[in-house]
Amino acid sequence: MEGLVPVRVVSPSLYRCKVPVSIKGSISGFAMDKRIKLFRDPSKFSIRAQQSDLKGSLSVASSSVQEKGNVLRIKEWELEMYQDELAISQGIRIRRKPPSKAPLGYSGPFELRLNNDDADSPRNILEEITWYKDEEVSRMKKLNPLEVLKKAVEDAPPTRDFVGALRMAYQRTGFPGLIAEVKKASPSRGILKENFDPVEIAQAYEKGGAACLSVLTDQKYFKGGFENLEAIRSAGVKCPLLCKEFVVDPWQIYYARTKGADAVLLIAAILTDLEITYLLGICKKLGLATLVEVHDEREMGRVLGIEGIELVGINNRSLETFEVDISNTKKLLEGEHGRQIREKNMIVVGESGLFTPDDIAYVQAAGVKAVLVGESIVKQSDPEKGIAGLFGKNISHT
Ligand SMILES: O=C(O)c1ccccc1NCC(=O)[C@H](O)[C@H](O)COP(=O)(O)O
Repeated sequence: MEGLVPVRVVSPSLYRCKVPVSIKGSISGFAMDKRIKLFRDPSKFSIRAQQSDLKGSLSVASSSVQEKGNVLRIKEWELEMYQDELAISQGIRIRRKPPSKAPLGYSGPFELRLNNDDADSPRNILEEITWYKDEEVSRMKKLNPLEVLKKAVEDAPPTRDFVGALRMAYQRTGFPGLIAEVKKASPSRGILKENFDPVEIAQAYEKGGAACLSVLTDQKYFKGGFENLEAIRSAGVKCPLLCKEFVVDPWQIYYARTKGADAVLLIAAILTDLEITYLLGICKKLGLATLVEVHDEREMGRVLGIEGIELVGINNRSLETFEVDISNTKKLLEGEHGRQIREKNMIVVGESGLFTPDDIAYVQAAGVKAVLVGESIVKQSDPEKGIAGLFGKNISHT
């Protein structure tokens, strides 16, 4: 095996990086400690690998070198090895896979080894959800291949203007635009509503003056589903819809688009800057808005360094400890970060733990132009009235 070898890249997001490589097919062994350069080609991604890069523990079955499958293949799990290092350098504490599922022969950077205690248990709920998503997406991809989704997206109706709806609501009411959350349950609060009818709730929110809706699509932890998103859209609800998911793979964005989403959530605590940039590009291509969520100063700093973000959410809930503190919104909007947000004319969404008109006034004074609210309104027997109670005023169109 010599010279240039064509490669199909499964995750092209890291095309500019040096990536580890392993060889599949009839070639055995791993080049775990080898790094080879990945170059971008206008039509496809290819890899330039020299024989010298591939020596060491590798043995090559020469008879099968020409076989179709006998090319260098970069698989996602191999890229993740590099991704872990990137994540740690950006202060990301959430590991994307259990340590035992890390690439063979790879024990990870020092910080990762230091903390994993050799145990395959997630350190917190966000990590647990993230690991679960990884498996769930692999399963769902088999049932709905990306190529099929891409075709479906071509025929999908146009998306609605999520950001525009929030700006208009702010102008119309003088209050932060409301993203009302259709959520049956959550890991921190358990079941919020027993007789949960997503379409009925969505319609009530719309009547109550919500600018946009957030629909939980995670089944396991929130008792939501993509079928809820689809049903709300098909029922004729006009509010733009946010797909509230834990996105770890571009496939999820295509899937959300085919199910009627107008916007998707990206969580900075689980995604590197490069991934956010890459996923933002896909959203843009598909006409989707993106709500990029942060919880601390470091994540806010990272997100402000990424071009093209219009909507940034400040979650008052720590997704690691469940602690909720609405002063987090104020804290993150003070000083240099607040100045940059105003300069860039970004919309900040205050998320979680908002229950009263005083809470709304507090985050509005801190600088938010939108709020994302679930528990306090979904729990009401009449969610439409719940919205008026939350704002201390009827904000419906009538
Ligand atoms: O709500 C949880 O328990 C939770 C746990 C782990 C990850 C995410 C979680 N919630 C997502 C949210 O942040 C909220 O659904 C959203 O901001 C609305 O919050 P609230 O108004 O407090 O229901």
